[in-house]
Order: sequence, then C-alpha cells, then structure tokens
Amino acid sequence: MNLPDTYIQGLVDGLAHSHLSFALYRLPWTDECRFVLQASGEVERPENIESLNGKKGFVMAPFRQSGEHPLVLVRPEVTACGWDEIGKALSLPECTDAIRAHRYMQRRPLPGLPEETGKRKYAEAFERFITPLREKRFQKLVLSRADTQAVSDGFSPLDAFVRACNSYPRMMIYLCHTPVSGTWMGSTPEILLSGYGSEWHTVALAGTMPMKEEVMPTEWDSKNREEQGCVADYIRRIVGRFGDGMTEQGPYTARAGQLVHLKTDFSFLLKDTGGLGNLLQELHPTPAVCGLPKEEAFRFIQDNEGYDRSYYSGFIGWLDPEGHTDLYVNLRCMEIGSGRATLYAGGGILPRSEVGPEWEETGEKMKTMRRIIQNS
Ligand SMILES: C=C(O[C@H]1C=CC=C(C(=O)O)[C@@H]1O)C(=O)O
Repeated sequence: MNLPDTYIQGLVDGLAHSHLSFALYRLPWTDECRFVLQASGEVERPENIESLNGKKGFVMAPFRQSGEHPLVLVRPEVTACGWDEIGKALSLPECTDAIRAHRYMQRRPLPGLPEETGKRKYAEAFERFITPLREKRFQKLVLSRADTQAVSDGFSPLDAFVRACNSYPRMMIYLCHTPVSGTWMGSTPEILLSGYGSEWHTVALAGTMPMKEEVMPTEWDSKNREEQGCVADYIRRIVGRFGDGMTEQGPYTARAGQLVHLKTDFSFLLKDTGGLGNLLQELHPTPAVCGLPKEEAFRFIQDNEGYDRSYYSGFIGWLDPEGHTDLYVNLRCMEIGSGRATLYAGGGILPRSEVGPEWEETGEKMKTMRRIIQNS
C-alpha cells in the first residue's frame, strides 16, 4: 500500500487529534483502505454487547465495559474506500474545520514502567494465576500486561498504519480514534466474527511459536495444542447453538508477523443477522483472551491481573447486519498518546506453564507493534 500524498497524510494525522471519531482499516490480503467517519455528535455508547443487534458502524468494544472504557460505535456518516475517495471525504468542511480547531487534546497513556518493575509485577501476577490453575479451579487463564514505548514528536499515525499494512498482509490493520476511547492502532490475526448474508465465519486461534527466519515451524507441543483445543471446543459449542451447517477446518499453522499460531476455521449459516449482538455477547471474550470457565475467569482476571486491559482483548471492526461484517479480537495493539504509546499482549496459561517463556512470549507479541513505531 502506498502512503497517500502529504495533504491526505496531514489530514488523517490531524483528525487523530480532533474531537471527531473515525476509523481507518485494511482487511487481510487486500490493498484497500476503508474509512469510516462520524462527523457530528458524540459516538454511540451501546449499553451492552446485545444492544449491537441491528446496528451498523465501526465498533470498538473493551475487554470489560466500564464508565471509563465504554462500548463505542462510530456512526458511519461518511464512508470511503481507497485514498482518492478518502481524500475527498477528508476535504469536507466538517473535517478540515475540526482539524484546524484541534479542540480535543489526546489523553496521555499509562505512565511508563521500568522494564524490571514490569517483569516483577508480571511474575507476581503469574503466581496468582498459576495457583488456582494447579488447584484445577480453572482449565485455562490468559495473563496479559502493558508496556510503554516512546514515540517521536513527529510520529505520524497514518505513516505507522501504512507501514503495518505493508509489513503484515495476513492481519487486519486498523487505526481508530474517538474522544471516548482515545487513539488505537493494531494488527490483529484473530477474527471474532465475519460474514455476509447467511454465510458466517469465526476462528479458534491460540498457541504461539516464533518464526524461524522465514520458515514456519509446524511441530506443536501438547501444551500449545491443549491451549488451542479448549478455544476450539468453546467456539464449536457457541457456534453450534447459533448457527446451522457448521463446518470446521484445522487446526493448522497460521503465520502472524514473526509468530505462528494454531488455528481452526469455523464456517456456519445464520438465518437471522438481526441478532449479531447476541452471538457476539456469547463469543466475547473467548478463551483465547480470557479463560475457562468463562465467567469465573473473567472475574478472576479483573481481580488479579493488576491492571486495566482497556480496549485490548476487546473487539473492533465493521458491523453491518445487512452487508459485510468484519470484527476482530483487538490483539497486537497499542494506544497512542502524546509522546508515548502503550502496548498490550497476553498469553494462555495452563497448569504446566512457566513464567519465563510466558514473559518472553508477551514480549514477542508486543514486537508486532513495537517494530512499527520504532522505525517511524
Ligand atoms: C492474547 C493474545 O494472543 C492470543 C491469540 C493467539 C495466541 C495466544 C497464545 O498463544 O496465548 C493468545 O491466545 C495476544 O496477542 O495478546
């Protein structure tokens, strides 16, 4: 994907400081950039995931809804596809006025933690997680962490977005800014729900290994297989309740940047797309980001992880019950603030997990976005 001309770049970067709400996204294996803009009023804050039933727009859902991190829907008042159309949309007076006014100042991200503090806190959280796992109170828990990274004064979100598109063709890349959620960017390999008409798709993605140079490793140990197997069992159960004619492919090895994961694809038929919110409520959060049993794991993470996940491990993307829907789990993502970005990553923990490799794995996952901002 080419970087658009400096006029468009300046407008998108300006919009990411403004009081308007927009999303820019690129689906895997396409070179087409899509733009959704809400040029008036506040973004919608649906009360809960079920309230997304029948709604259309760009969704940003947190891991856990709260006053600080509500579910957000960017109303598609203006949509555009490709830089030419996007340039025209950005030239609307609503955009240029908002960019000029700069009325909204970005929130600052979490304060930076020195590396060792981060590691010690992670190790303490790991101890809190591993104990109930070994006592068999949980089958699986996902432990995550945040870290900060300086960004240069001249950091251009659009430039980073285009570089992510070119570096990660297999992933869904997005840049979303709303005054409510702040400015987020990600490069996610995990579909939560996609489809059109009656044909729908989701995946079970879990288990991680690093790429070996440019060669994909394909020999998975039993821990990774088990980690992915329980995600697949969960998805199979939910999809079986909502959809008909489910077919399944996998698990197979799927590349995501410099990592590989185990993936199973699920295809199914949905008679009624008016209830997508109900299905999303059941799917989210899958055991790829939360744990099993689901409700207990969800509460345990809130009480024991030691920080607020915010929009990390929620879901993001385009929702349209009468057209295409492309919603992804918000992984390999960051919140962009002034002079800093906060990066997020997690990993599945089983009773036989060890702290060292799990810490390393979260670091490798964070590199997906770190590489993009370090080179800007
Ligand atoms: C929770 C994350 O990844 C999930 C998706 C793929 C592999 C995962 C794993 O191996 O633990 C996680 O379940 C993350 O990237 O923060």
